[in-house]
Amino acid sequence: MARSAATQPRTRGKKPTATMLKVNGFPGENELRDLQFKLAYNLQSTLDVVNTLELFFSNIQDLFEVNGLSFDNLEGIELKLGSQEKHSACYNVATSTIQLGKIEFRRAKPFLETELTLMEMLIGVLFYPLRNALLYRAALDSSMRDPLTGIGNRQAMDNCFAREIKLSLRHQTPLSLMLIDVDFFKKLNDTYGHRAGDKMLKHIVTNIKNSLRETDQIFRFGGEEFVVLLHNTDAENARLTAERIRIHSAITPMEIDGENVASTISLGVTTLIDTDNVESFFERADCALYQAKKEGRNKVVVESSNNMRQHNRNSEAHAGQSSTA
Ligand SMILES: Nc1nc2c(ncn2[C@@H]2O[C@H](COP(=O)(O)OP(=O)(O)OP(=O)(O)O)[C@@H](O)[C@H]2O)c(=O)[nH]1
Repeated sequence: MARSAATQPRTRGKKPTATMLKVNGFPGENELRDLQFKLAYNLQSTLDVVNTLELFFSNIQDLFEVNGLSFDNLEGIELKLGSQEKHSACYNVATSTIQLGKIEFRRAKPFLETELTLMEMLIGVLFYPLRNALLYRAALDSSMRDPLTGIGNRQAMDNCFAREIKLSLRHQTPLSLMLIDVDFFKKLNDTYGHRAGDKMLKHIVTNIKNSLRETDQIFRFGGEEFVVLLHNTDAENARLTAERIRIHSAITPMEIDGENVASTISLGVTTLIDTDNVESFFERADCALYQAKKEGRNKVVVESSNNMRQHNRNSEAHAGQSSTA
């Protein structure tokens, strides 16, 4: 493990405890084995990455003075614990074939050579529990992703919907929902083949993402249908966003067999109201999408709760007529 330690002296820092002082003289073989065993035992109690690193941090704080720990890796995990003091010791947590990330320890005064040696041994104990936790996290993450487009799948959407509705109602911030369906997608599949269809789905998702903010969430609902949750977005802004996405998709072709092909999309949009639950919120957007398809496709329809009541009345009246006819 590569390491580097900054060496500027500094006076601030935690007062050494009795245990720390004991370890400042390097532990004997038996003591070292006990420390490693105790740490390994403690780290076995969790498969969560954050918990694993928190446990590791608190365990090593019992041994010597460390005020801060940070960890980051290429998969985008970034964690900072404690305070970020001036002196650091940095390790690449890796074997010749497995790269887990970079771990850094910080404190106000320079690390001693004995402490750095001990730290390396303790990182050796951390390696497998951390690897297991990272693998578990990756497995959970991939079970929530649509493999074709890489966005959240239906399960991820179900997990997030109820929570977002609750938060929006509690904080009284607007939340809008878009249901997006690709137009005449069967024809595209039939004309250019399923693989070209797959490519088009990825292309459409990229277009949608490029028109959204970082905080908005997109999911694949199934087939050629997508769902977008727009945070802190009222009905008018949701309509503007939907129009932008619709136009972007219609004017951004993708090359298939040397031909430029663009797919249009239809969008149903609605905004959360106080009396909504997951079903009513979703049903309104679905109703709007149905309307957009009915009105010729390549269209945005915004459904307010008032319109919805009107639709319901109309369909009841229609049902009455049919039954008497
Ligand atoms: N290539 C590809 N096609 C898919 C995928 N999922 C669903 N489909 C196809 O999407 C098509 C959807 O067809 P329809 O439900 O009739 O809808 P549509 O042709 O888009 O017509 P409208 O929605 O009414 O405009 C079907 O042919 C499905 O096989 C996928 O992952 N990849």
